[in-house]
Formats: sequence, C-alpha cells, structure tokens
Amino acid sequence: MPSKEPFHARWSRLAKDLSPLCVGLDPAPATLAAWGLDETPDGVRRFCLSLLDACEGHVAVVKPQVAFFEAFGPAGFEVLAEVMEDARRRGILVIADVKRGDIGTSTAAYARAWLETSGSGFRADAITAHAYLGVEALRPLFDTAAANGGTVFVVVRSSNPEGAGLQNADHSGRPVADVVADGIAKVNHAFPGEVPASAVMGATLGEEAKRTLALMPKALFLVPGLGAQGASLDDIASLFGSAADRAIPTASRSVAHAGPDAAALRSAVATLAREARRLQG
Ligand SMILES: O=c1ccn([C@@H]2O[C@H](COP(=O)(O)O)[C@@H](O)[C@H]2O)c(=O)[nH]1
Repeated sequence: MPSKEPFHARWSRLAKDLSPLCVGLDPAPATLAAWGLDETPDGVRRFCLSLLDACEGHVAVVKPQVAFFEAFGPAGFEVLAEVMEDARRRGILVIADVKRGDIGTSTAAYARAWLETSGSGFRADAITAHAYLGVEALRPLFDTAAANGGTVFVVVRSSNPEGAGLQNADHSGRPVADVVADGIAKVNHAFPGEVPASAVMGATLGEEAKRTLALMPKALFLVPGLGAQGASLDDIASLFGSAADRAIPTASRSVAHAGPDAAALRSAVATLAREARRLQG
C-alpha cells in the first residue's frame, strides 16, 4: 500500500539519500527488439523488471510510460500493475506517465483509477496530466493527490519541439504556459505543507522557461528530455538554477540503451544517478 506521506517529502528524502533521478520505463517496440525480447506483455514484463533491478538502491523514482502498456490492452495493464507493485516493494516511487485530463466528473474517475491508495486502481504515487480543459477541471486529481500523498505533474512546457507553438500562444498578453503555471501555484497555495500540483518542464527548453518556472514556487518539476532528446544534466542545472533541487530529471531510452546486460545496465543507472545528485546542491 503506498504511503500517504506527501510525495514531495518522500521524493526529497530519496533524492538526498540516493539521487533525484527518475528512470523511465518505456518498453517501446524498438527497445524490446534491441534487448532481444518479444513484443508481447511478457517481453514488457521482463524489460521492466530488469530495469527495476538496475534502479533499486540508486534512484528515487521510476516513470512507466503507460502508452507502451496500454498498447497490449488488458494484458498490458496487468503487467503495468505488476511492475508498479514491484517498484513499490523495492521502495521506488512510481510516476505513472498517463497524461489524463477531462471535465471534472470524468477526471474524478481518473483520480480514483490512478491516485487513490485504497480501492482497485493502479495506486501510483504521482501521475502526469494535461490542462487543455482548464487547470480547475483537474481539481479531482489535485484533491485526491492531496488526500493520498500524491502529486499531479501537469504539462506546462513540454520537451518536444511541437509543443512550443501552443504553449507560447498568447492568452491576454501572456503565454498559455504561464497561465497553466499560475493555476498550479494557486492550487498549491491552498494546501499549506503539501504539493498536490507539480509541473512537467522539458530539459530542452530555452530561456523563456525560466520565467515560467519562477511562477511555481512550491511545485516539483518532472524534467524529460535528458539523453535521447539531446539535453544534459548541465542544461537542467542551468535552466532550473536555484530551483534545481526541485527538478526530477528523467531518462528512458538513453538508460535502456545500456541493456540488456544486467551489469552494464546497473552501472549506467548508477553513473547517471550519481551525476544527477549535483542538482540537489
Ligand atoms: O514533455 C514531455 C513529456 C513527456 N515525455 C515522455 O518522457 C519520456 C522521454 O523518453 P526519452 O527516451 O528519455 O526521450 C517518454 O515517455 C515521453 O513520452 C517527454 O518526452 N516530453
């Protein structure tokens, strides 16, 4: 059963004791093939359990990309539940990268499915979400996160080049991304001592992202784009500045490339985890 201690407190402790690094579990067809695994639910299971072996004792958190499990239908979701349970048993936090978001009534069902720690759902420690229907439409996710020691990483500025056009679009003289960031800050302001609303901020972003970051004084930042998308830990340190201790750098393909040899994989995870510790100051 996941702990109800707030996610930010659990992650901060693990980030200091081990590393802030998040390893992405992305069992993409090309990666499974490179590992000599079948493109089946069992191939996905083997891939993820090998990565978890490599991560244990080195990283704070893993991030299964739900799309690669969902691709197999119900059997994929069974593997996802098993992998999440295995991570929990090893003391590794789980961010389910599921990017949900809808009107409030539907969002409430997503909250039950992903963030409630009792019940029949997936019981993630944290999830990702989209705010295109409005930050306030995500309210059931924030409330459920707060009640269950979770957090919701809302996409504010993504790491992919296609995101900037929409995220920089003008909204009453300000970029849409900054309006979403304001919404996140407002949610957190109403929860003293807790951080139910967090942000996805890509590692690949330019200077304009610094202003957006400054709008979210309490939020944690999930930071994809490290490695395969071209960003480095130096880029993250310089982009986040004094907020680097709230950055959760996440890498998927660049870590998986070190496998499937168990020793090589564990060594790659250990090295990146050690390097990422400097973000903690
Ligand atoms: O802005 C975003 C949001 C999410 N992602 C996801 O993160 C990983 C990145 O994988 P890499 O192999 O380390 O590039 C993947 O699951 C994406 O769907 C993102 O890249 N950017």
